[in-house]
Amino acid sequence: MSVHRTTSPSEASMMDTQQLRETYMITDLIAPAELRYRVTDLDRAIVGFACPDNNQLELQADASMRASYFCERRELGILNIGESGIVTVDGKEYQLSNRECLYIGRGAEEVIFKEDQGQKPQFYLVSYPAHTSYPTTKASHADANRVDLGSGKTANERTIFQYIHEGGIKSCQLVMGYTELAEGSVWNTMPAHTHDRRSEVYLYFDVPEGNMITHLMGEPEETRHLLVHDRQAVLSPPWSIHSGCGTSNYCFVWAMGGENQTFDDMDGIDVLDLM
Ligand SMILES: O=C[C@H](O)[C@@H](O)CC(=O)C(=O)O
Ligand SMILES: [Zn+2]
Repeated sequence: MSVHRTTSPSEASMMDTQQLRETYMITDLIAPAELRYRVTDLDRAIVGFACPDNNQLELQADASMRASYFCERRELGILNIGESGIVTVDGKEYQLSNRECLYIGRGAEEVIFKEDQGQKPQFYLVSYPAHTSYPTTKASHADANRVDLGSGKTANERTIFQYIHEGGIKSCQLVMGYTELAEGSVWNTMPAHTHDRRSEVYLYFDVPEGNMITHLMGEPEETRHLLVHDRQAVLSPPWSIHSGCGTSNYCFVWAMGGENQTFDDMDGIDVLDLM
């Protein structure tokens, strides 16, 4: 049975650079002392950043969500890619250092972001609808499951750190973690893949100054590219590959939502079959 598309691959293949960027990139989420997010129709992902300064930032439901509070029907994954900060969930404080993760389950009513002793956190947020409530759980860097992939020879040596996944923090549909490329390696997710059961969001970060990523998207036989800078996000529909090559090594947060959470059930694509 073929899959009914809401965001159509044939449309993507007709788009010019500006249209592709407007449809598949989110570039304006980070602002000092602000909490910003974007509501998308891609498995209803919400993608955002909370960057508290001297102020407190409270997560609130956008009017379009028709919810009395943000997590009324949703779960939320947070990865801090800045300095140390504090997230308070219904009165309970969680301190998150750089690259620590917090999962907030459906039903948490009050979520507040704060700085920690003058430091500047950057809380990256990804949320999906949730059918039940799993416990709010923090994972430190050491709690993440490490998967080493690729090699220096093919310039794709990298480590995947899985936080919210089948063997880690439990969730309804969110799967989340980040990937770090080794020095001298520039390719992520090559050989590329799709997974028709899930869509994905990439957030490139710690891209050294003056460098950028050529992100590849589109159906495997109809690829397009997006030039992506530090701390910009890319939306990847289920039919699209999501892979990139940088002018240096870098990191990216990946987050997925959809029907299942089996990380390894992707459909791999032979490098020579890409067009
Ligand atoms: O479906 C899995 C996601 O695309 C990423 O986790 C892949 C990735 O981080 C990598 O290969 O570097
Ligand atoms: Zn993927």
